[in-house]
Amino acid sequence: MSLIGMERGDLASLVDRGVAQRRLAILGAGSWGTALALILADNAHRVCLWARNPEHAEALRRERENRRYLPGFPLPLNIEITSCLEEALTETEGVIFAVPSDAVRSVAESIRPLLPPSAFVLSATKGLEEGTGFRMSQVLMEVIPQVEKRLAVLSGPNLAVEMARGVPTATVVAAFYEETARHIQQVFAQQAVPTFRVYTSADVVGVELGGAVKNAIAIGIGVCDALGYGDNARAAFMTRGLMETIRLGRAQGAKAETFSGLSGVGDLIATAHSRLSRNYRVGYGIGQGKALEEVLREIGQVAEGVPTTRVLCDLARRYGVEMPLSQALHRLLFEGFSPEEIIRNLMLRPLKSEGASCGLETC
Ligand SMILES: NC(=O)C1=CN([C@@H]2O[C@H](COP(=O)(O)OP(=O)(O)OC[C@H]3O[C@@H](n4cnc5c(N)ncnc54)[C@H](O)[C@@H]3O)[C@@H](O)[C@H]2O)C=CC1
Ligand SMILES: O=C(CO)COP(=O)(O)O
Repeated sequence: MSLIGMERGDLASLVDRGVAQRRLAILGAGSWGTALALILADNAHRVCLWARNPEHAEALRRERENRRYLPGFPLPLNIEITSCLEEALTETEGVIFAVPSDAVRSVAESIRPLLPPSAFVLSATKGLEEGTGFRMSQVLMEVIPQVEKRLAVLSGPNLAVEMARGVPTATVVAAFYEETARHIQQVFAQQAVPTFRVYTSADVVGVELGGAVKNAIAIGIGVCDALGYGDNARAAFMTRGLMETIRLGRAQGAKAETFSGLSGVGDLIATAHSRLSRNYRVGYGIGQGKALEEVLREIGQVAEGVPTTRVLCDLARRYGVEMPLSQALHRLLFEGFSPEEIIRNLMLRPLKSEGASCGLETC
């Protein structure tokens, strides 16, 4: 039941109102793929949710609920489940990637021969590819170059559990072609259950980077909270983290103003303040003195900020931008430094003016 007041999956009522049904494929049956499936099902679309693991697909079909990744939310009948990519992509009007970043390339390679020529491809994954440092749109364009016109990315303050609860949520869809972003905005635009509001943007790079880098920053904020540092430290980490996101974004061609929108500040606020965030919980656990592997095992879901931290340090070197928080997180996660040490080292960095470190007025 949506908090805004209509039974989820009340298909008959939606069809009576003439709401068009589209066939859409969601790749990845974790918490995010499932939350997106619920939102699209509210719009009376026919959603095919693809799970890599046949046993997981079978459990989803049998239980009509994703007990492993998003328990407590019944899956309406207009969400079909499959573990067969061919079945998921047959006659689909759009394909939505909701797999972790380390799976996007291989899944894209698998769908390349199956993708209907007019289908849009939307990346809802928030991460960067290890090795190449690519954003997900770059990975998708490399694997399926012909998709550029119909390619888009979605990012914003969108915690899966809250989306599934049907509370008001906003996000951004960015594409190289305005008509693609507008088309996807319409696909998500909710008529019967208005809980998900989509804005469009032309800044693909900025929207993707905002969503990726905030995962690393959220780890740092979790650390500060576990150390009991309070609101001043949290605000400083968020603000300086945003500065380095903008710095990297500018170097990659993003617009600085994108980072003051939903996919920048918006997502940072949601993730950094939420105990629902897996990345925040990684930081919190490490701040309590647990080992990274132990925390990840306890969470049992993807925390993209961990691999993203590694990639950010590579990108900082490659683009010649200062990213001291990302480097501090790298020391914490992978080099054996203690939480107290990395915070102390950050505080002892050479003193500077707020906008001086990169020669850009926004930094
Ligand atoms: N959960 C959330 O609130 C949100 C998550 N995201 C992003 O969505 C992406 C997916 O995350 P979640 O669904 O949250 O993670 P999750 O941990 O809940 O689920 C991950 C899913 O991906 C599947 N998977 C893992 N490796 C795979 C592979 N090689 N091929 C196919 N499937 C594979 C797993 O079986 C599982 O079903 C991440 O990039 C995350 O940052 C974005 C917005 C919100
Ligand atoms: O991207 C998210 C919220 O916008 C989800 O954050 P976590 O992956 O940290 O749970």
